[in-house]
Amino acid sequence: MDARILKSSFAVVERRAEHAVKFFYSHLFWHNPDMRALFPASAEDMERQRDRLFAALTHVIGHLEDETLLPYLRELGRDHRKFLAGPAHYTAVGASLLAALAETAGDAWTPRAEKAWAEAYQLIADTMTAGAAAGEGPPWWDAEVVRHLRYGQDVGVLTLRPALPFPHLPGQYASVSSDRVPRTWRTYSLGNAPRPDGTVDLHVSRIEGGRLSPALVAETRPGDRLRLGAACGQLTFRRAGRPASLIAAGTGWAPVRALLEELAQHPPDQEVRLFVVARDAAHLYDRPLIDAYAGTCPWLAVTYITPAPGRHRNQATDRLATALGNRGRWPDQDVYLSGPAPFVQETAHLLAGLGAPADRTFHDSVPAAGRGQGANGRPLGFGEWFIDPPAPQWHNPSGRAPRGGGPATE
Ligand SMILES: NC(=O)C1=CN([C@@H]2O[C@H](COP(=O)(O)OP(=O)(O)OC[C@H]3O[C@@H](n4cnc5c(N)ncnc54)[C@H](O)[C@@H]3O)[C@@H](O)[C@H]2O)C=CC1
Repeated sequence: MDARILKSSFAVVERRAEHAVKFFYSHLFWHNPDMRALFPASAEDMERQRDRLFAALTHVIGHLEDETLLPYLRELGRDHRKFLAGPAHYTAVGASLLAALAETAGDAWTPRAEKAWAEAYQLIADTMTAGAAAGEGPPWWDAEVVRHLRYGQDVGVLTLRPALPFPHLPGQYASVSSDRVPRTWRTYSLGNAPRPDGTVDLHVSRIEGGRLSPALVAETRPGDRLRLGAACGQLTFRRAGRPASLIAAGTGWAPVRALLEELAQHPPDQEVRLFVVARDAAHLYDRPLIDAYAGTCPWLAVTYITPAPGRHRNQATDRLATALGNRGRWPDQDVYLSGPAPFVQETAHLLAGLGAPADRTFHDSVPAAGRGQGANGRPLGFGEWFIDPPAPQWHNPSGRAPRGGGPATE
């Protein structure tokens, strides 16, 4: 791939992003009217979908030389089987993408640039198609809700029983959709290690004004049916013999809970430090379980962090920073991070400053910032099948926290 020319031409397009993205969708729907039905129906959601496309492109361009790009695209293609995306869709999107780039790249749209983009898109489409072809199991899993535990107004833990075996590893996440909110998929971490009965737990935090999370937390009941996409993500525990720190905020606790469950079954050789951060004590909803682990697992040390009384929920992150600074030995640690995107970014940055090696600070990738979406853009539906990163963020914490600002989007 000619990364240099892709980047330089994309830099020009970026300055006219809005026009490029509008042109892309007009072109796509004009030439493929049947594809319109696969994208969000409302004008507002379509607006966000436009932002997502640009975020996706930015992400891929930003990771061109990254060795994780191809495995990631393969996994994405496998997951996109749930949209029944076929070769004709990939071809249509490619043609409209090139048309939109040609329209907006101005003088940068040279024959060399056109060739580089055509090749790059082909590689993306081929990699995703190959990932889909290699994917085992069904394109999605129908699952019945067998239990719904509510913790206050905002948090629900749903236990699902997939109709077919649903392969997953502790620490992974999956996209979820409900008939209550058609054509909307959101990703949620699986809060348990694989169980003999095959059930999985989703930990869902309700976001005001969100699409899927209010329906899941407030309306979904035992007996309801949901759909699951294939399990994805790289937050699995590395038994490397090095001490490990697990740092979880809010429902970011879910994948860490799954890791701990596995570790409790097969105790690790290394010490494990667990930091659990929550906006208040009531949101430490699994504290009895964590206390039980702390009492029975000699390799585990637990620290709970909540804000000082009367302080904003994000002050817990400042308190965590102090606790992490006091702990030391960061250069030796494998670190696992999970929680709201700004929390993960902030904590990863802080840990780097404390000497934790970046290549051993694990968290699921956060999508690139899209215009108007902040750092937490999120797929809205079929449109994500293009090249959108599988965002492990299930709602936009920046929409509800003073640090981020902006309206809540999900
Ligand atoms: N693999 C992962 O990374 C996972 C991520 N999540 C994400 O975790 C979040 C959980 O949401 P809630 O439980 O409602 O969490 P929350 O909004 O209650 O936040 C929990 C804590 O995170 C920190 N925090 C939140 N926003 C922050 C900000 N802007 N800057 C600095 N610190 C911040 C604060 O210390 C806060 O007390 C969701 O956004 C979800 O998408 C959830 C599961 C897994």
